[in-house]
Amino acid sequence: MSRYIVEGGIPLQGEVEISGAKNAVLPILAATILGQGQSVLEKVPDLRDVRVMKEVLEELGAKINETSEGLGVDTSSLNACRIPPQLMHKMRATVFLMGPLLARFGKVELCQPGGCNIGSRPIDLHLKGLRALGVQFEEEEGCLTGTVEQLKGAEIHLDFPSVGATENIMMAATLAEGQTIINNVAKEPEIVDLQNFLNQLGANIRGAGTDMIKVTGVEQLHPVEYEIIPDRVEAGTFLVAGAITGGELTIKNVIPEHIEAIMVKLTEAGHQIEVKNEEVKIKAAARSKNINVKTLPYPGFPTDMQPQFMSLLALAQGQSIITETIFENRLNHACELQKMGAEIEVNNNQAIITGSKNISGAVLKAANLRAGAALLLASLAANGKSIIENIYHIERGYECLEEKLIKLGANLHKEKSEGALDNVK
Ligand SMILES: CC(=O)N[C@H]1[C@@H](OP(=O)(O)OP(=O)(O)OC[C@H]2O[C@@H](n3ccc(=O)[nH]c3=O)[C@H](O)[C@@H]2O)O[C@H](CO)[C@@H](O)[C@@H]1O
Ligand SMILES: C=C(OP(=O)(O)O)C(=O)O
Repeated sequence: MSRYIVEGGIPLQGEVEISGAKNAVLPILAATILGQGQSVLEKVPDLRDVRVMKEVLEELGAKINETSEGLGVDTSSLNACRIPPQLMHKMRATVFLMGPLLARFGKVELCQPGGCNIGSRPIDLHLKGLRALGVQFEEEEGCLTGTVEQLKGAEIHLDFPSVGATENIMMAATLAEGQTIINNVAKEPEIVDLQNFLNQLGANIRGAGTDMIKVTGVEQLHPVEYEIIPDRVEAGTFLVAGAITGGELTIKNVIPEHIEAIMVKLTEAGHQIEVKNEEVKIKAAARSKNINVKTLPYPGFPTDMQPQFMSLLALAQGQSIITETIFENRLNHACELQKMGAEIEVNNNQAIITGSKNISGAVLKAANLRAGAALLLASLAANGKSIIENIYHIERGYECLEEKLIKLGANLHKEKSEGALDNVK
């Protein structure tokens, strides 16, 4: 398996362009199933998760090609509704295929999705919402078959504003008979992007970005051309890269309002942030101040930025507290950071971090995508050399990460080795 070799201690300088958002493109790729014909998606990032989603769509019968405008996805010949288990396990986002396949074929067969190992991640809210629209699910040997003759609109209340459940129910409801009202939905920017895409396909959806979404079912959807929004987590990760190395960076192609909570926390930690149109500049303080961070559904502080902030706070002045409220098992990166000399104590869903002046390079293992990103950030700021193993996790969600970091002055390289996980297309 490939690993990163990082020599720390260089302040990053320069400009970096943010790629299309992983968490926006994955449900949108699934939603192309709804608009029979060829949709063209612009700013599709080349990520491991995107490659897996393309592979699943092709397995189901879709035709995918690179066009001069973007990624062409033609789902007119799609003819299967069983998601291959070996692909289902590779990422969380395979679960997004449920809604579109049920809407198009009235049937879906799937097993438990994979994704970051950060908690139990049940799909009960997805199933509850789809059942309300008339789907019947049967379980056999850990796999589910959902069937429905005609989806029918309903009023649904989500017990928690789950991003994935909101998206799945929205997609299924586009072709349901009548109106669907979904209360207590997730308000993340990726939900708004999905609504915009679906409405361009011809759907009738209102309310994304608020607590309630109304979907009025239509008879048919048609393919379109669509540009994916920039990745707010990638943008946040680069801002932390600037802050943790004491550098000065300009992040280009961002929607600043999507990263408001991140910018507020970086400012509170003493770093200078400047926003201009679609650009955000960070001029790092010599050392971060201690701050407290609590993850919350959007517009609160994103859980997908929590590990990166733990690395930053491991080098801050004084004591900081991180409280993780979204996933029950997302503080494991603390023990890898401890190997670098970071002082972190974890109690249930809280990490108490006593900032050190220095941390040292070490041999580290990425346990999941953002934990891996956090270790890479810490390595960029550490004294000496670090080796980060299992970087296939990081490659699930960051496009051309090492090239982008090297351009900013970082001293790192990837050591390739042949392993099953490196051969994923
Ligand atoms: C591909 C994608 O977009 N992934 C994002 C999505 O994941 P995902 O869609 O999986 O996240 P959810 O918002 O659904 O999960 C949040 C919480 O709700 C719980 N839950 C969720 C569904 C359900 O049926 N039952 C249930 O109990 C989960 O276990 C978790 O504790 O939103 C998360 C929260 O912002 C992000 O960290 C992920 O990067
Ligand atoms: C948790 C994440 O992804 P996924 O939901 O795809 O596992 C993430 O992007 O940090």
